[in-house]
Amino acid sequence: MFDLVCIGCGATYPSDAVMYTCSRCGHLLEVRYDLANINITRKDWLSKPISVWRYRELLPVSGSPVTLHEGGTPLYHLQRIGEELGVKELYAKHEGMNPTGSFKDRGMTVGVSMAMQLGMSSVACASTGNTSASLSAYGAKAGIPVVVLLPSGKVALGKVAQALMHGARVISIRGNFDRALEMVRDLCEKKGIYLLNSVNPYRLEGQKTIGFETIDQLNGEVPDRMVLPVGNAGNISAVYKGLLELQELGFVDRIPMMTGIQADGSQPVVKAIKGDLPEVVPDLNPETIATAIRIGAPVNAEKVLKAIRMSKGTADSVTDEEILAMQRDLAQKEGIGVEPASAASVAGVKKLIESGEIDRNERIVCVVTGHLLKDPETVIKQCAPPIECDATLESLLAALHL
Ligand SMILES: Cc1ncc(COP(=O)(O)O)c(C=O)c1O
Ligand SMILES: N[C@@H](CCOP(=O)(O)O)C(=O)O
Repeated sequence: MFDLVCIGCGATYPSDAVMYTCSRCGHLLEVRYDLANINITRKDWLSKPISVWRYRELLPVSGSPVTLHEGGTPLYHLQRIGEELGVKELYAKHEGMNPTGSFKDRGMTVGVSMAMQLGMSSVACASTGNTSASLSAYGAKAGIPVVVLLPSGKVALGKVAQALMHGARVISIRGNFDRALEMVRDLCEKKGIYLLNSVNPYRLEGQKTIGFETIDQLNGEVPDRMVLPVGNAGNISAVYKGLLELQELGFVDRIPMMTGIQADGSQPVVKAIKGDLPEVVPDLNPETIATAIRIGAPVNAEKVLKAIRMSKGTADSVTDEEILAMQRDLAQKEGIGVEPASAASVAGVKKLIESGEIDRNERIVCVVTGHLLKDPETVIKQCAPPIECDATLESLLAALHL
């Protein structure tokens, strides 16, 4: 049993309402369960395979889900990078290992399942790339049409390729992501299309399972800190919400310090946290190589400020150079291939350790959000080209200087 509850005024709406914001005050909604009457134990959960659907008692879907087998992503111990930084326990939860290569699949399995449950016949989103790739795949699986709006020229190649190949109607907007999101919200309202950006409270329910899996993979122990790259700010807010639910159920006794990392050229949340502002002031011209987090007006602004402040976490920004250096370090020192936005979380930890803001004794989990292959162009630009040689052993040995 659950309701949709306004995060601003607390107004309650029924679970079958197709809505994203409160009709009284305009704030976002969230899913609220009657946790006192949910009958589950961690032992029950642990007896099932690790995946988003291990946690279905805390998800809104009642029938068979639209699934591509999402979740169950690896939690890697970053031994070399951790040692270099002098941190004993540094982990990366590799969300790039989801079916379409990003954490969005956790949200879309739930969001598209709810679209079907609510009887919706088409779905849409605006996207910096990953949301569109994921929605296109899950829409295809569900057999419903998908419309995606992308900021022209600012979406990594792999993500556009995915949306096109999965058969979405792909529209390239001459404007940035924030404008595309405003447009898709209007489109969905006018045409009765189901909106699957992170204003959708059901989609975020799927994403909160990142936190559930992390606790399970740490054998029930709570990390001191969880570090996530922040763009539209849905993911960090979702993980925090899920962990609060675990606390209310008595499965954990504390909440990690939620830490958000943005790019220097696109850091409205960081400015609000550092400036102790009551709200996030939109950045009108966000810019970064990490196109996934090139977002100036995060729609989940209110939720992310609460998540960071209530958990006594923090936020900071990193330069594009720091992001790319950490992308290379993860690839070459740990064997973990991530896209630039994902490397921001670990780059942020490095910065905060070196500045003394993070204690080296903490157990830290970084969420690395998307796969290396999402943005092959940024990878190729950083690497020396392959060495071409004739098809003879002599030529090969010469090329290898052997
Ligand atoms: C790879 C990647 N990392 C991080 C983010 C940021 O997540 P959020 O918008 O939920 O803050 C996104 C998209 O927004 C993304 O695609
Ligand atoms: N990085 C995102 C931006 C959209 O965020 P959403 O969580 O509101 O869908 C993307 O991949 O498009």
